[in-house]
Amino acid sequence: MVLTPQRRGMSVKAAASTSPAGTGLPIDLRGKKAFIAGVADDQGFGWAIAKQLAEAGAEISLGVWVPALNIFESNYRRGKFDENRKLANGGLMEFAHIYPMDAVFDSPADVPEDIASNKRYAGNKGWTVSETADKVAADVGKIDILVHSLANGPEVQKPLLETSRRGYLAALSASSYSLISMVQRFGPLMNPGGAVVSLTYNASNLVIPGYGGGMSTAKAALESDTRVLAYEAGRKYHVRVNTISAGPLGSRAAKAIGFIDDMIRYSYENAPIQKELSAYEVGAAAAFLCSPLASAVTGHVMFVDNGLNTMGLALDSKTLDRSE
Ligand SMILES: NC(=O)c1ccc[n+]([C@@H]2O[C@H](COP(=O)([O-])OP(=O)(O)OC[C@H]3O[C@@H](n4cnc5c(N)ncnc54)[C@H](O)[C@@H]3O)[C@@H](O)[C@H]2O)c1
Repeated sequence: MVLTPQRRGMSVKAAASTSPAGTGLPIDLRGKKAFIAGVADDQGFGWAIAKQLAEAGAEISLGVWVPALNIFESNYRRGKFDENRKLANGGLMEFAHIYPMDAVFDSPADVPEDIASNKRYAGNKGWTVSETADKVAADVGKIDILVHSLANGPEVQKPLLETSRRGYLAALSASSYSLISMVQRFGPLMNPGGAVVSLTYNASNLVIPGYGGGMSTAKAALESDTRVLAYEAGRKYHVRVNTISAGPLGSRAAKAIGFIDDMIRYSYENAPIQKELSAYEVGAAAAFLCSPLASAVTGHVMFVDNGLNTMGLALDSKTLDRSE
């Protein structure tokens, strides 16, 4: 039996949208302030999230990995990103502040001498996570949205069986603990009702040969930590913590892993929705998760992958070929 609103005991009027005619159900982030870590060009998820948050009216500040900052700022100044900065209202996305940041170091005492004196770092000051949070507190004040869109695994191309302890721990430090560190330091700056979003990958649950070096473990840790942080930061700061499990995208980081074009083709051939994933689709999902529309959503791993995670059979597998 189909349950019409009347059968469920609801009035038809109550079942209809409560929005005034013509206003729809907008994601309105005007007046909200976002800090996004993990943008160094206009090709990755961090940029796309920034763009969608800006479309919704949020003010955006960035944390850019220290070694990538110079090239990012010079490309930005030279207008290399202008095409992708265009907003629907005709303006260009602006960044309120751009900070150097390295999410592997929590405070100056953690920085080893070889990094401190490295010429890519030495020209910048105050880029550990706690110092960056202090700068954001001084310049921006309270924030509403915290985005973690970064990962790094120096041995990502090595199978787990060949991964060193050092490489494994480096992957976890850069790709998982960095979220904990950011929530520790930025949590106190967040307004109640705020939201934290990170990016994960389904190699946490399923074996994806080629995604090595402990990166699969790092994503599993990130997802588990999302649930625990959702509880702890939910109680302590009244913020929500979610992660988006994204499908394959040909970002700079993904190209460095080496098989991203195969993964994009694989997804196209095998996912329920046959199209290439756009980073902006992930940006839109992040904007939803950061908005009051998702006020009861926390501790959640949200797949934005054209549905690839649901498939248990590779439709393009040679073993399914019955033609002979
Ligand atoms: N591209 C994909 O197919 C894919 C799929 C699922 C999840 N993800 C995840 O999305 C997130 C963003 O990656 P992306 O693919 O958009 O690539 P990207 O290259 O645009 O982003 C990665 C960013 O991490 C930054 N970074 C690296 N080490 C850092 C550090 N120590 N401190 C601060 N920043 C650091 C880099 O500078 C870069 O800006 C990552 O968590 C990644 O694992 C990517």
